[in-house]
Amino acid sequence: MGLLIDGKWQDQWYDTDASGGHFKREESGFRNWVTKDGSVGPTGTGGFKAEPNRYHLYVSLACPWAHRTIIYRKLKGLEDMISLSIVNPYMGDHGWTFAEGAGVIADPISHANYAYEIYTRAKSDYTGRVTVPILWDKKTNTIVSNESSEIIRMFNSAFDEVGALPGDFIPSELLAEIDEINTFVYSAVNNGVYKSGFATTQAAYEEAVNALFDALDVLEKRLENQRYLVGNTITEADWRLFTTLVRFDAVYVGHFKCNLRRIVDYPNLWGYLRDLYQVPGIAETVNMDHIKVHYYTSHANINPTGIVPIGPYLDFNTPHNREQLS
Ligand SMILES: N[C@@H](CCC(=O)N[C@@H](CS)C(=O)NCC(=O)O)C(=O)O
Repeated sequence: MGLLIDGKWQDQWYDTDASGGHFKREESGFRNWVTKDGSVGPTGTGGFKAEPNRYHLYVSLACPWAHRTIIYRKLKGLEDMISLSIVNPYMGDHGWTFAEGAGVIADPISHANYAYEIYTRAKSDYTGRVTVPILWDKKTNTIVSNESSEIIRMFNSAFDEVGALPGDFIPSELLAEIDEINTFVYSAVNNGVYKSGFATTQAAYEEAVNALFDALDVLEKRLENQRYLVGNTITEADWRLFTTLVRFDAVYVGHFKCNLRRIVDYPNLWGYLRDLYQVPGIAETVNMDHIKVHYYTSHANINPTGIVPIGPYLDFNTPHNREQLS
């Protein structure tokens, strides 16, 4: 675990001293947008037109943020036009690497050994954390974006006129509600598990865990009479919640000490999680080995032995019976 300072790799853990033991997530550094015609997006600079075979996506199969982009690449039929690399699940002194291993796909663009080399290739004096996902432009040799929430909005529609599959996960009439629930889910759940697991004081940990389970109670209630989070169709809000829920019982309960309850203990959330998992194409985006190996071996201050628990038994394929809600 580390970061780049003026383009030089420094091996250091998150600094929680300045924030009373609270984990504070850094803002993403590259915020450009791929658009249909290359015009400038909501942030950053223009010039990134949606073209087949122009972009490359770097992900970790372990990472819930990167997982969002893998899901969209799959559902929008972008696999043949956006190439993919997968980092090794172990993130050690050099951060993410392309060291050989099951499921790893090396970097065919920059031939990098370490993900930080991709950042310094884009900006030689880059300062900041080296995170995945990374969307790379093969034409101008730079990083378009390293912000998953924005990459999925690009994938949602930018490639629609060059062969993407139909499907809009942010219909305009639902957008305000999607944004509202995303904000709630991001803070308490997506980032909430990290705030719990990376807290370095008892108070910071308890604050995060209590907020997390209060939020799960709210979501459990919301999913009692409706199949999905917003309206009766799958939206972006669901995919953003899904990537945290699917890791929850295997990793966050134990490794991040989010253990008031498991997802299997919530009838509606558990059914909802299985419902989303059973959407065609989704199961193959979930790699439990990468997920468990990454968390349990990469955070030596949390799990010094690096032992990866063999459980729990989880069957995401059992019938969910939630069709009746739609
Ligand atoms: N805001 C970013 C966060 C991405 C992120 O934090 N990814 C983690 C993996 S789950 C990472 O690469 N962490 C490396 C680090 O913080 O050094 C996004 O949503 O894309």
